[in-house]
Amino acid sequence: MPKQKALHFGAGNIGRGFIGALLATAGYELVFADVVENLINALNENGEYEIYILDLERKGEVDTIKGVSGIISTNQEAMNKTITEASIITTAVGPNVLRIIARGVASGISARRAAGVTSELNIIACENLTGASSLLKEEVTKHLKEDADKEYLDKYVGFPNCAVDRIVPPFTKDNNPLAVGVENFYEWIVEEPAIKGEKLDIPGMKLTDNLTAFVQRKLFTLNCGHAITAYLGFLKGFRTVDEALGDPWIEDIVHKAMLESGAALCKKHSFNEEEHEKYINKIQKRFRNPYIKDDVVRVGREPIRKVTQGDRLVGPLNMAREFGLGYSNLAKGIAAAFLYENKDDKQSGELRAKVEQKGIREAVKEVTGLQDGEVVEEIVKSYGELEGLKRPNL
Ligand SMILES: NC(=O)C1=CN([C@@H]2O[C@H](COP(=O)(O)OP(=O)(O)OC[C@H]3O[C@@H](n4cnc5c(N)ncnc54)[C@H](O)[C@@H]3O)[C@@H](O)[C@H]2O)C=CC1
Ligand SMILES: O=P(O)(O)OC[C@H]1O[C@](O)(CO)[C@@H](O)[C@@H]1O
Repeated sequence: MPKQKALHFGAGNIGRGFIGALLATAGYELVFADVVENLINALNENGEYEIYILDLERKGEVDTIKGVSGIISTNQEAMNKTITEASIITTAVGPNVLRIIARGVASGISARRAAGVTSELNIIACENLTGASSLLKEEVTKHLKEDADKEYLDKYVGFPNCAVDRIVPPFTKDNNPLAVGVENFYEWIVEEPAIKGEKLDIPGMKLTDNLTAFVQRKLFTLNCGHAITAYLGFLKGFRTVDEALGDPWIEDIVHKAMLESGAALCKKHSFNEEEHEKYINKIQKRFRNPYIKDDVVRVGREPIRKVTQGDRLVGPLNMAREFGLGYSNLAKGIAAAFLYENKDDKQSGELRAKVEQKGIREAVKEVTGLQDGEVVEEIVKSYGELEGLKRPNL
């Protein structure tokens, strides 16, 4: 029997180091779509790549991922053919790129209908964003012109949302553009009720009918703690996450912020408090993985996205307020994001410009959507305290 085909958008860290690896290992013929030519050429020339395990568990082990190829995602003819043949499509391109790939996906869906394919297709956006697959569906639908294509999409194409958790930092090995380094831990949780057709059976993928709880657990704990580490670390002049967490003042704030979000998550989703504390401690251990050198500028990238409603900082802060719980360390994290100043990060420039034009109080209200006086004042107060820490060279 010929292998089933999987198409994965984004041959980057998560694409090669996590989702693509699980799909190929599950036996799919895996095609990566990306805009970077040298990645696609290397995939086609080698047909395989290596994943280096950077961890205490499985230390030094290397996994070889075979049976892979690539296409340039703007080559619409090749994309239409692959989308017509695929039984699963995944993405790890970054939340802002979903809108960009939507047009090409829509064209592929139209081609698939025209070719008379009536087997189900599931499209899973594996991004750090709540409801990423639903967003992609909305964007794809906007590009479908014919009613028949829209009906086809609703009938045969599922868009299950998911939570993805694996730290895959920038990595180089022997100038090989395909080599990728990963922590050993991973978790991919997919929304079962949204799957079209047969239940997906991919080793390493877990199915759930309560995805929101898992997405929030990960985003409001791991990504929340990580972002606070990055912003405070940057302010104090540390380059990597593990260096930043070596500072007891930073570690304390990060830990307490995760406890604040944890208390809210336990109330909201009835998580067992003891289990949740273990979850936090495990994450803190993952942050301190000595084999991973993760730049604070990668973890803190795009600060505006990270301080919007529902994301990793304002999301747990609002959840804590909903239950009348404390949030002062989360507020410090938000304040630190407003002080993040990296000339290579467009959103950091925009955020700083807003603070300079409107003042911190108005900037916080506008970007975070928070309006309540008490919480805004808490962030403004923390901003004032943290401002003194700002690196002299900024
Ligand atoms: N790296 C990590 O540890 C984790 C990342 N994530 C999420 O996974 C997503 C991807 O992150 P990374 O892999 O780290 O980023 P990355 O930058 O390593 O990979 C993104 C890839 O998408 C490609 N791309 C950009 N525009 C494209 C387009 N129009 N068509 C096709 N490909 C395109 C880029 O060329 C790049 O190869 C993000 O949403 C991130 O938040 C989630 C969990 C862990
Ligand atoms: O990819 P984003 O959303 O910019 O955020 C970076 C975060 O994502 C991860 O890469 C994976 O969840 C974390 O390492 C980090 O907290």
